[in-house]
Formats: sequence, structure tokens, C-alpha cells
Amino acid sequence: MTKKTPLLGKTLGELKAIVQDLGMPKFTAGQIASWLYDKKVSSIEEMTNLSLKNRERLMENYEVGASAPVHEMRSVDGTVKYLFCTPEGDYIESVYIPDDDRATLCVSSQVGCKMNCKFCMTGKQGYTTSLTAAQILNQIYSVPERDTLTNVVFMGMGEPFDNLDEVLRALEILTADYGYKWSPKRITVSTVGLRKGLERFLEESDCHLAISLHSPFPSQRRELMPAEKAFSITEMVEILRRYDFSKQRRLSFEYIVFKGVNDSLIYAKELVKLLRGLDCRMNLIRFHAIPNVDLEGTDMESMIAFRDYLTQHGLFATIRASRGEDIFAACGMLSTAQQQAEKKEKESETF
Ligand SMILES: C[S@@+](CC[C@H](N)C(=O)[O-])C[C@H]1O[C@@H](n2cnc3c(N)ncnc32)[C@H](O)[C@@H]1O
Ligand code: SF4
Repeated sequence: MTKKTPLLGKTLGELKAIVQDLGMPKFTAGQIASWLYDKKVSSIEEMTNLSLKNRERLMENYEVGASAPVHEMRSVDGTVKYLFCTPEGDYIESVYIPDDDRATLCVSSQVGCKMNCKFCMTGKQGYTTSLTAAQILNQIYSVPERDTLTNVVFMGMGEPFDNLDEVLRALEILTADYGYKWSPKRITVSTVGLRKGLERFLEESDCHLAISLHSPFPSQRRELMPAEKAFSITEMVEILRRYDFSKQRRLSFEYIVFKGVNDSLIYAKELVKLLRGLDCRMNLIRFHAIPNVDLEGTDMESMIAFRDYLTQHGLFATIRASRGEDIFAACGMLSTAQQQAEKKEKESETF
């Protein structure tokens, strides 16, 4: 049986091309978009304002393409980590984070990652593949809490700017009138910063931007994040200065505070210098320890002193609450565990 193409993840323009190709009236594309992104159906059969003949014609080569998570882990704090399996058998993680009146879903953009950041479990997995817009959207489409979500953040596995075509396609669908109709203010894309991707994202999307910074010193940032070698934070900041972040779109920086590495006030002072005059905020993040890495999170006292120094010197900073510590909180931990379990199972079958 030939594999069917998912309709999920198709833009209105792409749906128009599909219906035209199948000899259906052009307006059918809008109807399909509404069934997918408004009513969130799980099968083409449910698209009842399409004629039976047209539904059958569509079903020959297409399917909605939604698939439920295969595994979930619940934290005592209400955070839920979902594991999805792609048709190729790869595992990706999404995390549901309820918080007062917000309900955020953290989604993945790739299986693994090429960037190899020292502190990241996904980086340790290496790169397997990039997700399609269908697979990115499916995470939002198929979690049980989908109708209560208030925000989406691209802070799961992978580097979104290394898969920008598919990420932008998913963002279009989430924000377009024919799609989810979400305000771009509800969506944040997090990146290490890749030169080509950064400018394109800023031109083609209105969603919020978060840059993973972790050190204001290029030489140290390079040690933590090899991507610094190709595109330095100093150059990145110069490019960011050309854009207006004072209105709808928010710019934030992510900073994991490592004990004895980047937690002294020398770093805070340098951060203030680096980002002076830029409309932005700083999110200080607690390190989720991962195996075999000689890095440790700093203590809360140092973190508070760091935050206070930044805020007192004009750089608004917050400490991000660490969520789901009891459920393999660091991104990539659950999918790595699943991969290793499967590998072990296969090995035991062989011997
Ligand atoms: C997993 S990344 C995905 C998005 C993008 N690749 C990036 O690096 O911004 C999302 C955020 O998690 C952070 N992160 C990665 N590993 C972490 C860990 N072990 N503990 C805390 N934060 C971590 C990253 O630095 C980044 O700010
Ligand atoms: S932190 Fe982001 S860019 Fe770095 S390895 Fe992890 S997923 Fe990739």
C-alpha cells in the first residue's frame, strides 16, 4: 500500500493546489482548511460538506495525518511530557505546562539536533531528521489539552532555524485566518541563532523570539555552544538592533546559570553591556542535570543576586520556574531513554 500524504500541515495555498489537481472546485480548499484547523477532525470522512465523491477522491492519496502520543509522563506539578512516534519510528517530545491561567505546549522541531550544545541531551543524541510541518502541528493537534492551550513555545527538541521552512509553514497555519487564527504573541520560537535563519524569521514572522545566550563572552559561549563559531553573539546582537521589539513582538534571552561557570556578577555586568539599548528581557533558567557532563546548576541565592543585578541595571530579568523535575525534565531525556530501551530490546532479541 502506498503511503498517504498528510493534509495536516498544508497551507491554504497548498490545499488549493491539491484540490485543483484533483479537479475539485477551488473553494473546497477553504472547507478542508476549516475541517482541519477549526474543527480538528481526525479523518477525511468527517469532512461532510465535501461531496462523497470528492472525499473518496481525496482519500485515495491523502489522510488527515494526526497521530496521538504513544507515551506520557505526568509530573506532580501538573506538567505532562508526551512522546510522539513519527512514521519513521523516531521519537519526539512535547511538554504541556499548565500555570495559573496559562497552558503552554513546548514543541519539537527536529529529531535530535546538529548543534551539539554541551549541556543539552538532545544535542547528545545527534541529528536524525527534521520534522515536517505536519509533524510539528500534530503535537499541537493531538495532545488531550489541545483546546485549552494558550501558548506554544518552540523549545523542545531541535533547532527551529535549522528547519525554518517547515517551522514557518507551521507558524503560518497557527496564525492565519484560514488556520488556527492565533495571535503571533502566543507563540515563541527559541534558537541558538543561525545567521540565515534569524533574518528570515524576523522578516517572515511576527512571533516572539528567544535567543539562547548562556554566556556574554564569545570564547566561553563557543565552548558551551559550538554554533557560536559560525555566528557570534556580538554580531547577532548588532542584527537584532535593527529591528523594533518595543511593540507587539518580544525579544528575550535564555541564560542557564551554571555554578562557577557563568554565575558571577562579572557575567551579569557583561550581559548588561552587551544588550544595552536593546528592548529585551532575560530569562534565567535552572540547569536540568544530564548524565556525563561536568556542569552543575547554581544555587538559588546566586541566581537571585544575578537577577537583581540585571534588573537594577536596566535589563529586566526573571527566574524561570523549573517544571516537571520528576519526569526527565531536560528535553531529550525521555526520547533518549525510549531509544535506549528499544536498542536493549533489539540486542536481547539478537542474543
Ligand atoms: C532544547 S532548546 C530548543 C530550542 C533551540 N534549539 C535553542 O537552543 O534555543 C530550548 C532551551 O532549552 C535549553 N536547554 C537545553 N538543555 C538544557 C538543560 N539541560 N537544562 C536547562 N535548559 C536546557 C536551551 O539552552 C534552550 O534555551
Ligand atoms: S540547546 Fe537547542 S540548539 Fe543546543 S543542542 Fe539542544 S536543541 Fe540543539
